[in-house]
This record gives sequence, structure tokens and C-alpha cells, in this order.
Amino acid sequence: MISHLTIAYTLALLVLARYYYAAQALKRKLADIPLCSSNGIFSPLTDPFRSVLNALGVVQQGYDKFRGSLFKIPVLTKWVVLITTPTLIEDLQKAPDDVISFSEGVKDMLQVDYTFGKPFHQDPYQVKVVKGILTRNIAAKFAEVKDEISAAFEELFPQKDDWELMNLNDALMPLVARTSNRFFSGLPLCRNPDYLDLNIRYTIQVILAAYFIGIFPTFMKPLVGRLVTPLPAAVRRAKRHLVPIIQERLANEKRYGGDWEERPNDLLTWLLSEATTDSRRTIDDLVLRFLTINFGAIHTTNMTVSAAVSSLALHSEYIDELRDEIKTVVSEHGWTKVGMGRMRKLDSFLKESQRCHFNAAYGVERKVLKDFTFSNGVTVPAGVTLAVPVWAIHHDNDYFPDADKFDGFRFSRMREDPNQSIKHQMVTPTTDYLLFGTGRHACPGRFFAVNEVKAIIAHLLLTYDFKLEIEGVMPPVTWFGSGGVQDDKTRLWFRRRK
Ligand code: HEM
Repeated sequence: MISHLTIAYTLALLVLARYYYAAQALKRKLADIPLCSSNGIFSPLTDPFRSVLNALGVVQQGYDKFRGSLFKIPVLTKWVVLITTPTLIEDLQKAPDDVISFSEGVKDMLQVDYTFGKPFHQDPYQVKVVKGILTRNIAAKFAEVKDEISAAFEELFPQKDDWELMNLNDALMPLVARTSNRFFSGLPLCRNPDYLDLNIRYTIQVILAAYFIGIFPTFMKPLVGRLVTPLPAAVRRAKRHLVPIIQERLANEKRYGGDWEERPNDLLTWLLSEATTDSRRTIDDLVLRFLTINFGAIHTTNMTVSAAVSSLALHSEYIDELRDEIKTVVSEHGWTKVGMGRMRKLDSFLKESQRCHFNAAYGVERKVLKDFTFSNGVTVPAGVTLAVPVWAIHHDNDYFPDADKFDGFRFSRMREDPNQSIKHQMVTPTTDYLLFGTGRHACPGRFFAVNEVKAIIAHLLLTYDFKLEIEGVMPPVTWFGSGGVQDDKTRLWFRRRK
């Protein structure tokens, strides 16, 4: 009589064997792509972890050695193939989604089925909302955004002209979360501490859970995912805030039709304008869209603002000229979207700050669904992840002369040529400037993000003096896999200007 235990062991062995042979088959297909390895006896065992613990070093080593083509690195349970030239990046941009897939790349990277739920992956209509109606409303809602920035600074930053040493993250994260949610949802929700805390934490929980689930082979993910998913708790907490608002809005739509005089101009209205199917109009689904848009918006913007503040404190020689530009523009155009567009030196400084301090060893992750041949003749097999070595490209002298030097006005000088003006704006993704990714999946929220970051930094410059805790030293970065964040213990001195 065969026991249940024997059957379970046999099944587990069969699944493991299938997993092993699939991995070996993929490895054979990748044989022609050079490997960036530490070349030690134990490299096959240690390299998959080295790529996590020292992603920046590993990818830079590969870029220095194989620049001009492609190379591969093992990352935990998968292969990542890095593409290193503008032409190869253009090949990737042109490939159809059913051959090289953004959404399957995100699904792998964020373990989407367990962290965001299936609707996010199967029906990502929020991208269309962000790209379209949300972006078209930046100008209309800019006064509200600026009002929130002023109010948040009053509450979170010193009001006296004595120097105060402050934790940068503790002040900026709520400021960014409030400002973004003033734009998305307005008052009073944008100031609700529990709602802000939920959205700030959920991002971190998703990233931690995704890393953890990512360690396990595919067949174990459903089990592990169910155990560690932060989604049900986040949805329950978000519902406490959003259900009354959603129910009232749906009731009003039923009563007055799709458009009525006092209908709020906010994210819920924008989502509903695209929510054309019953499944999109359920409370659970709408709540999920609020969570995912906040996920995309808050931490990314906070990291950009933090790096900008530290860069300004390190390169304080730029501050007077930036203040002059901001004062002139505000006196002519007020605090408006048009005004933000005119702040070219500020735009350049922020772009340079991200070129130098955007902590991504690699980004633009895409999953190959069908074997794909690049224009240089190299074929990548279905199943691998493609990525671009962002840090190495941002620091390449061929694209940015004197790349290791911080040159705050490098892009505003380039924009003096009218033909180059659009190309060198912060908001324009190119094959050598990858803050917002690249191609048709480049960040759709970037227009709002750049305007928001500019308004925050412009307000800060006009209202506060600030300096680094240790003069001349950029705050350290904590790396976590392929990405890094400025140390959350970073402190700066601030005082209100007289
Ligand atoms: C400075 C702030 C931001 C940065 C650095 C940033 C960066 C990015 C990057 C790198 C991507 C992936 C692009 C690619 O792989 O090609 C992305 C995608 C995305 N971002 Fe942003 N983002 C920011 C702000 C925002 C904001 C404010 C929103 C929403 C209002 C947003 C919504 C999204 C969405 C929905 C996607 C997915 C696009 C798709 O599915 O095609 N982001 N972002």
C-alpha cells in the first residue's frame, strides 16, 4: 500500500525535476550571451546572490566588459539579460507586447498576482486614466497642489529662523503623500493620517513581499504568496476611507447621470469615466486602483525630491541663481503649470540630480515571451528578463561628457538650441535618460510628477535655508537588490528664511 507521504514526496520530486530541466533548457539557450561572473569555483552558487547583494557592482562590471552588446546575470531564480546600447534599447521599444512584455516583467518583479491582485494585471485601465484625463487636469488643479505644498511645509518644517536638524524622510514623505493626494482626492482625505500612513506603508510591504515571494520557484509561489500578501489588509484599511466616498459618488451618478454640476474633479471621477464595465465599477476594484496609483506615485516622487534637496545642499553654489529664476517666473506666471514649464534652470538641476543620484543598477524590466532577435543578430529566448543598466548609462562619458561631474545647468545649456529644447527636459525619456523608463510604457505619471517636484523644490528654495548634516558629504544610499534609496536616517539642517 503506497502511503500519502510517498505520493507527496514523489509529486514534489517530479515538480522539482521539471523545474530543474526547464531551468537547464533556458540556460542552454542563453549560452551565446556572455555571463558576467565572479569566476570563482563557487560562482554558480554565489553569483545569483551577488547580483542581489551588490547589483550595482555586478552590472557595472558587466557594462565595462560587454558594452556594445548584451550580457547576462543570474538573479536568485531567474536570468536577467542586460542590453547596453541605444540601438538595442530602440529594438526593445519597437518589439510588440506579446513578444517583449512590460506587464509580464512587472508581474514578475512585483509578484503582482499576490501583491496587487489579478485585476491590476489583467485590466490595467488605470494607466490610460493617468496618461489621459489625470494628466490633462494638472493645470486645472495646480492651485490646489500649491496650496497643499504651502500648508504641509508650514506643519512639517521649522517656522523659526533658528537652525533645526531634521530627519529628511520623516518630513518629506508625508509632504509628498499629502500633495499627491490633494491632487488625487482633495480635502479632507489628503490629510487623513491613517490613509496617508496606509499608502506609504503599502508600497514598502509590496516590495518586501515581492522580494520574498521572488525567492521561491514558480510552483511554490501561490502558497507563499497567499501567506505573505499585504493586499487583503491594505484593501480593508483603504475601504474604511474610500467606501463612503465611492458609494456616494456612484449614487450621485445614478441620480444625475455621468455629469452633474458639482461633480468633483478628482481621481474617482477620472477612474469612473473609464470604468465602462461592471467589474471596474465594484468597490473592491476601485479601491485597488487608488492603492496602485498611490504605489506608483508616492515613494518615487519622495526619492526624487530627497535627492534634489541633498544635491542642492551639496552644490549650494546653484541656489542663488535658481532662486532668481523662480522669483522672476512666479512674478510673471504665478504658481501655475505654465510657470513650472518656464523654470528651465530648475528643470535642468533636477534632471542632473537624478542623472547622478537615481539609484537603479538596472531598470526597464521586460519579460521575453517569444524568442526575440535584436538588430545585432543576438537572440534572447522566451522566459528571460531583459533590463537596461541605468546607472552605468547615466554615468557614461559618451552620453554625458564629464559624466562623474555634477553639472547642474548642463541640460538648460543644451536646451538653448531650440531644436533640442524638448529632448533635454526632465520629463522626456530617452535611451540615455531612464528615470521614467522608456518607450510606450514610460511612466505616464511623469508630467504630474515633474510639476509637483518642481513646485515643492521651488517653494523650499524661496522659504527655507538648508544645509547637509555633514558639510560636503552626500547622504549614503541603502541598496536593496537592483535599487537604492537615500538612507532614511538622513538629516539636514533647515531654518525659515527671514
Ligand atoms: C518622480 C516620480 C516618478 C518616477 C521616478 C516614476 C518612474 C516610473 C518608471 C521607471 C516606470 C516604469 C517605466 C518603464 O519600465 O519603462 C513607471 C511606470 C508607471 N508609473 Fe511612474 N514614476 C513616478 C511618478 C508617478 C506618478 C506620480 C504616477 C501616477 C500619477 C505614476 C504612475 C505610473 C504608472 C501607472 C506606471 C505603469 C505604466 C504602464 O503600465 O505602462 N508614476 N514610473
